[in-house]
Amino acid sequence: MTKHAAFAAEDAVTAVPPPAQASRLFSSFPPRMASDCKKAAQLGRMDLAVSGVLRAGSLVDSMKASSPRYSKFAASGDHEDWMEKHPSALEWFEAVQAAAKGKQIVMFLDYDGTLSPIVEDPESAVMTEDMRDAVRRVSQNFPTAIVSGRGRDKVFNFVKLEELYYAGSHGMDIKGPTTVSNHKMADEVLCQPATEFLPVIQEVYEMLTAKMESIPGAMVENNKFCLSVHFRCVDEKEWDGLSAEVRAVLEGYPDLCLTKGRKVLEIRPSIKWDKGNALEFLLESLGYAGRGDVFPIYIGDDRTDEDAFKVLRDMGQGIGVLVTKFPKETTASYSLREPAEVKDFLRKLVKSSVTKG
Ligand SMILES: O=P(O)(O)OC[C@H]1O[C@H](O[C@H]2O[C@H](CO)[C@@H](O)[C@H](O)[C@H]2O)[C@H](O)[C@@H](O)[C@@H]1O
Repeated sequence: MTKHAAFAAEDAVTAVPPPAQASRLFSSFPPRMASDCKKAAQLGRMDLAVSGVLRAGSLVDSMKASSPRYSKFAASGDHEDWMEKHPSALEWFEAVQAAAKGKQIVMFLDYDGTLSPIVEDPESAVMTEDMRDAVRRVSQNFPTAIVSGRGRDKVFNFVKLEELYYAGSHGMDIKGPTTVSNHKMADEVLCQPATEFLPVIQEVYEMLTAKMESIPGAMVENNKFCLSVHFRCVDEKEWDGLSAEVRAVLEGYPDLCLTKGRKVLEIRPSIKWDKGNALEFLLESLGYAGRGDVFPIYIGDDRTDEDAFKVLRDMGQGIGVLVTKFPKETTASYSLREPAEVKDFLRKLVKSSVTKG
């Protein structure tokens, strides 16, 4: 297994044709309930070919693969080549505008590493007031959802905007806006396909928390339908031991699987439901499924966001934007370097929508 095993199964990159102008057509709030997401998720149950699910042997390789120093794009020529395939959404803003022209933009935003910078302590990953203001303005112009690996309540507590959709636990916990156009709505949960896993997730959380106590820097975060085992602050020499402990616990839980994010191992139910399903669910719920005049934009920084990028690529609509300073294997068609650029992009989008709308 190579050091890049985590990316080995990624599809080849396909750039979405450059694009357009934002319009303010959306009027479909409040959303209608979409089809039964639980049934859909159970149908794909145990389909472990999806979502970069990690097999036992690849775990430590995969943990290393997220470090820039292991990147297969280390040479500067490779970087330039990568940038040609995934141009900056800011520098190529006119192309994005052109592709979205006359279409309804629907905005999907990942949280960590996209709206907030990556920091050592997950509890301290706050977003700036400036970023909050940019997201608020986007949501006043386009339907907007936050799609995060965090528990829904936790990510809401960081973002603090009631007018947005929230898909927490990697899309397994979706709720509509609490406030829509000054009218109060019921606090309505739209989709929770993994409720039966709650007891088992809690059990594994307790077991892993106990195991991680002996590994300095390790931390387990309870994200309701998923768990995150953080190793950002763990000495690399301990990664083997950490991954062995996690694997040992999971051996007793064949209905759970393991994926990897940025210096974090994610434990989740083995159902076919990921950020890509959440994106599709929200588009359907908003009444945009199957429409050619919709332009979804999904901005994310993580491997779990690739599921959503792939959905957009397969739809042939909208764009995926990967937030990264380093070239990475991705299905996203554009890139941005960091949350500050995400904010600039959001502001530009609003400005062009207000000017032309
Ligand atoms: O889908 P996201 O919103 O990107 O959430 C993915 C995970 O993000 C958080 O962890 C990451 O950010 C932390 C804070 O910057 C950082 O310390 C950690 O190393 C990163 O992996 C969050 O804590 C996880 O629960 C999310 O699953």
